[in-house]
Amino acid sequence: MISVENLTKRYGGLVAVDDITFQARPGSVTGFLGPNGAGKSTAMRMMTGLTPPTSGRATVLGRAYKELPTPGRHVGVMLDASAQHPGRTGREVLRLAAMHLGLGNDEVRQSLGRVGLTEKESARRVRNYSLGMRQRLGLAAALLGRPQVLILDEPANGLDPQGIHWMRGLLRDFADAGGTVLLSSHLLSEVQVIADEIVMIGHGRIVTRGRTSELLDARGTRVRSLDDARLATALEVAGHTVTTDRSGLVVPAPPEDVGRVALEAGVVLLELRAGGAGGLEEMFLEITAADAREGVAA
Ligand SMILES: Nc1ncnc2c1ncn2[C@@H]1O[C@H](COP(=O)(O)OP(=O)(O)OP(=O)(O)O)[C@@H](O)[C@H]1O
Repeated sequence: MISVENLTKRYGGLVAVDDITFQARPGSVTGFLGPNGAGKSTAMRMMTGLTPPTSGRATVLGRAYKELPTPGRHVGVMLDASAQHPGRTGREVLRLAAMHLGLGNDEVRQSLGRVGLTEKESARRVRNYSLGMRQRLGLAAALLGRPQVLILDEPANGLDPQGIHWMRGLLRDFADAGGTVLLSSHLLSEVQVIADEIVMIGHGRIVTRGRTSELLDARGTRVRSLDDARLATALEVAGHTVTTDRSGLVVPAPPEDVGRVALEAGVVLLELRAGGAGGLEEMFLEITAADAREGVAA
């Protein structure tokens, strides 16, 4: 469990993080979203004891990060995958981290295996790593102490589609085994798939949060069928407003309601998708429009 209470950070006149409160729970992946400069990294740095808060507090497993005995055995942290020493090999980076945690070479080998870095790759110097390999190494370091909590800043950065698929599985398994995952990301479609809970921030403040499925349901449903005209009529008779566009119908109702109407009307569905009136990406753009820099989505 990560608990953030009224957390605030000021840098002179700038309020980087402004009174945020939320929890990331065991068994869940929580996505932390916001445009550039919204305050995600600053908040994560406060959660992990790297930046002192101006006010408020953050606890991990009931204690301030710095008060945890051997934090790496409880909390896996990856804030900046490119911060590793470029002159060391991947294996050396992990061996040093393992020494700090009182772990041996077996754990290093297992951790490398968990993130899919080969023996040969782990013998190369970090300066020669691709961004994706650095992310895998950072994740290996975060997982080394077999923690119950993961705090990851942009973990999907630099990963190819296969890598993103792999990471999604890894984090899902971690949460399903009772772990707590907090990850920040700009890859909204990725977050939509992986995160059970969403916390969106803009200008340091929480602009929306909740279960991903509920946030998406509230965005309406996109539906496509073998007979859209008949389905639209049935939906309107059932009291729904229907908008038609090139890729089907959009209905401001949850998928379950739309599916029932289709079933009763005997219309074959080809697609039924929550967040139809624009998924997480559109919600993010709308809510944070005032915070985004011109021409930059996130
Ligand atoms: N050490 C610092 N001194 C002064 N201002 C800072 C410092 N660290 C961060 N800031 C400012 O705080 C605000 C939040 O920055 P932060 O890096 O937390 O945002 P972010 O949401 O992680 O952005 P990004 O997605 O670009 O990484 C920004 O305006 C940034 O310039």
